[in-house]
Amino acid sequence: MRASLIQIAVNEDESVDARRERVSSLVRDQAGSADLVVLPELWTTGAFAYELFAAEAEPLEGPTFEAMAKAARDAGVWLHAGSIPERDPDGPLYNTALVFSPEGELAATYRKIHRFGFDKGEAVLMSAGRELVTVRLPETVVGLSTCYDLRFPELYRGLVDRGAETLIVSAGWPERRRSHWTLLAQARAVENQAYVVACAGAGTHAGVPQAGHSIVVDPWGEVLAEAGAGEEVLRVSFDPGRVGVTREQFPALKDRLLGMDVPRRS
Ligand SMILES: NC(=O)CCC(=O)C(=O)O
Repeated sequence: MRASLIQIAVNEDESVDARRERVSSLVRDQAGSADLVVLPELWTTGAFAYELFAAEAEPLEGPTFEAMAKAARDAGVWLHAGSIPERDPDGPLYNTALVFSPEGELAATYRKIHRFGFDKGEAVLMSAGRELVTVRLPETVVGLSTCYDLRFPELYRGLVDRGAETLIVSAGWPERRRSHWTLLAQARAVENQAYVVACAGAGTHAGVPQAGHSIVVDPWGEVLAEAGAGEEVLRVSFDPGRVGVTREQFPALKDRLLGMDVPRRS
């Protein structure tokens, strides 16, 4: 399976419309060299540009949806199009990821469950998603997650329980906590014996320098590919069959006790 992670830099001199055009063209450039393309979180605004969330919020089937559906179809790839600030018809905003099939059909949406910011920013501006989402691709089942979700291992266990073998993380992670990003991506891969395909943003979002360093980790925790700090397309090939082999040869997931129906000894 060939994946391209497009580590987009958000630069305040570029309009959202211009960035959408540029990203569409970057997706189209992956035609013939990728089966799966992954984009970062909130790349239209920047993940930390809180004051733009409401102004740039779109209905689900808004301009980013239209552009990304077309780009996926033109490139003939599965596209995790990162996330958009989605305005639900009932009013609330969500941080919503979109996944398209190579025919340009919407395959899944995922509303970010864990919002970042504690008592400000995204945590107060956006509503929380409630559903775990997996998508069956021809070669692997992917589980969806967004940025701060990476700190919550129970989410990934839930995805694995729903069949996930490849865990996608779409993020806008700050440089300040880059060591956490790399460590947590490897931890999620090792503990779930799954691939982690984690695409971060680059540039500076509303004064917050971004880490970049998109990363792909195999089910043994080895880093298969890692980007630098700036805008970059990180390309990697991996064998989804390694998930089953790893889980068979080192069957730690079968030793789970908590949260399972455990026969009690006493
Ligand atoms: N956009 C985010 O979710 C940022 C998460 C973050 O900065 C962290 O977990 O650290």
